[in-house]
Amino acid sequence: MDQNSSPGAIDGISEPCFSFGVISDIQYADLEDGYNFVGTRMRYYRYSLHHLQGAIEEWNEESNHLFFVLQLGDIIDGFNAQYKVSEESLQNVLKEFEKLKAPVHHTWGNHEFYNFSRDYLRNSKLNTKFLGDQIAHCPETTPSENYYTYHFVPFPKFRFILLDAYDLSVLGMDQSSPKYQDCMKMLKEKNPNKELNNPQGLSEPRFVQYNGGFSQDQLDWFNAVLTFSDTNQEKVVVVGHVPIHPDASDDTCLAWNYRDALSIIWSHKCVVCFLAGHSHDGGYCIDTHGVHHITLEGVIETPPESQAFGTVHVYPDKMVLKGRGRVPDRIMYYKKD
Ligand SMILES: Nc1ccn([C@@H]2O[C@H](COP(=O)(O)OP(=O)(O)OC[C@H](O)CO)[C@@H](O)[C@H]2O)c(=O)n1
Repeated sequence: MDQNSSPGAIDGISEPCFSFGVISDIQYADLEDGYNFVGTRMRYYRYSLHHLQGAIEEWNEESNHLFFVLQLGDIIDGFNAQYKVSEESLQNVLKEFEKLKAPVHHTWGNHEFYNFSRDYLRNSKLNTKFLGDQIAHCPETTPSENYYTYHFVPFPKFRFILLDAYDLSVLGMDQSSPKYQDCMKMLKEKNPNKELNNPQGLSEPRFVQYNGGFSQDQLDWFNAVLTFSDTNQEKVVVVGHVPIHPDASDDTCLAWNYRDALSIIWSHKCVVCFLAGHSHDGGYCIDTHGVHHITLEGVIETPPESQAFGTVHVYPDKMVLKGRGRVPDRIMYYKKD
């Protein structure tokens, strides 16, 4: 899309109902550039902060319709923990987010758990559950404190649901807890490799330690919120760090039980889009039920001369992603009833 054209210029509608920003996998660390584990992609640890600054400047210059920004997880890199600078690096990134004129909703990814415990995150600025909405007289839609989820309504009839893709995980958990032990048992059954981050030779390569999944309790909660949204004739955007559709992700980056999440989504008519990060090359598909799956290109693997963020303009019949740099533009029409 031409940078100067208004989003409404696509079909003559002048104004979106609202717009929001998206950015993922900033993975800031005060380190020299270096390759990813498999040596295929350069990671720009220090420059990622400049990319964030650029995104915030552009979002702040955009129209008044920018209601919020979704930070899709992995805000700082796991290397910070090794150098014992996790808190300092997090402060550096959050200081940039404070310049944003709109509120930011934070998602938690694997790198959050390399740096911090779940208890730490719960009490940190990365917990934006206070921005969530309550549905009166519908207690089953109130999220549990056992996982990091909430939902909010930025505009009438549009609901956003943040999911916790590390609710089933071996990361960030008390290792003496039954939940950790069950997750470790399952992971080891699915992944016989000595190094549990290694997907080599697996028939289901998503069963690595850097991925996670959704507990039945969280899925029941998700189902309850979607049931309410169906009844209330809402359009729902679901947000999580880890992708849930194989056609929108590298197969080593999918949620362990992505099929459970998909089958719940497909049993409701309200979901129009699933937004994720984690798979740094990005991805997109529209699934068999007309749900758009966007995996956002990661900031960390974005060279200085490019960018990786976007603004989504929301209309009554579609969402229009205006991508910057590595993030492509997309027009996503809602499925017909
Ligand atoms: N084959 C591998 C891959 C990774 N590791 C180690 O696992 C940790 C997490 O890996 P990392 O690449 O940093 O995770 P990201 O969330 O940044 O990226 C996910 C996908 O790779 C992106 O496409 C880290 O400690 C690696 O060293 C491994 O041991 N074996």
